Amino acid sequence: MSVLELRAVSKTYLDGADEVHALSDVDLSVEAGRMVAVMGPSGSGKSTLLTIAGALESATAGEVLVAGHSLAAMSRDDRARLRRRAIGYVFQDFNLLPGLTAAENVAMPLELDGMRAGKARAVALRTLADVDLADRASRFPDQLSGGERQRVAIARSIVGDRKLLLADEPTGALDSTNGEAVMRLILAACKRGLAAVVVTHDAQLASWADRVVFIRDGRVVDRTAPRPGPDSLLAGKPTR
Ligand SMILES: Nc1ncnc2c1ncn2[C@@H]1O[C@H](COP(=O)(O)OP(=O)(O)OP(=O)(O)O)[C@@H](O)[C@H]1O
Repeated sequence: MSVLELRAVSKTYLDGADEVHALSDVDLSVEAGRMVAVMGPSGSGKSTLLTIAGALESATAGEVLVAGHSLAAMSRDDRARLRRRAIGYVFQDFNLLPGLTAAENVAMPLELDGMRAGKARAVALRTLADVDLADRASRFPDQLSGGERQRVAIARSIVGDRKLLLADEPTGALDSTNGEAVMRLILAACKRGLAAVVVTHDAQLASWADRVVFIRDGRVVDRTAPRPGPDSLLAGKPTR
């Protein structure tokens, strides 16, 4: 089943009297367990695609379905719950809360969703262990390296029962070693059943995805299906 489905989605922004067609007639479907990379020049609509897929903004035309539910047909509260519960976001600049420890940052979405603090902390610690940061749980973001911060952000985006991971240049601020580590974690999350959409400028990292979608001027211009699959990469042997 598709976790994310965009059907003929368009997004038009008004810039004074001008219309900016940030997305035009985009179709995209991402199944559970799959990673799709999105590439394209600056201003082509990549971030817009993620904000619409993540229900942070609404489409001007077309339909967006997450886990089979049409976003437009949902109440505002249901959309907010879906954002909190089912969708994880990762950004280039980590976006961790500086006054909270790594464990508290990861527990935050669970607590916002009503989970008791003790249980949320236990789940957060397990998820930090999944990203190999069990021993950093009590540190504050400014006591972590850039790569570690992004791994905390990944943990926060996959904690709980998430179905969709949306990442906007998640490796943009990292060196290649840390960037690869982050991509590996996203792939591992996909192996456990998440669907992921990852915007990247890096063709090498994009080649780790099940599919690469190229957009230009808000339109999907090409789709490729690189492989071999993630197994060799998870084993630490990138094949290209
Ligand atoms: N809130 C907004 N109001 C008006 N225009 C916008 C708004 N947000 C984005 N745009 C325009 O929509 C187009 C697509 O922007 P978007 O941020 O999606 O591009 P992008 O591919 O992510 O670019 P980059 O790689 O530089 O981050 C651009 O022309 C941008 O200027």
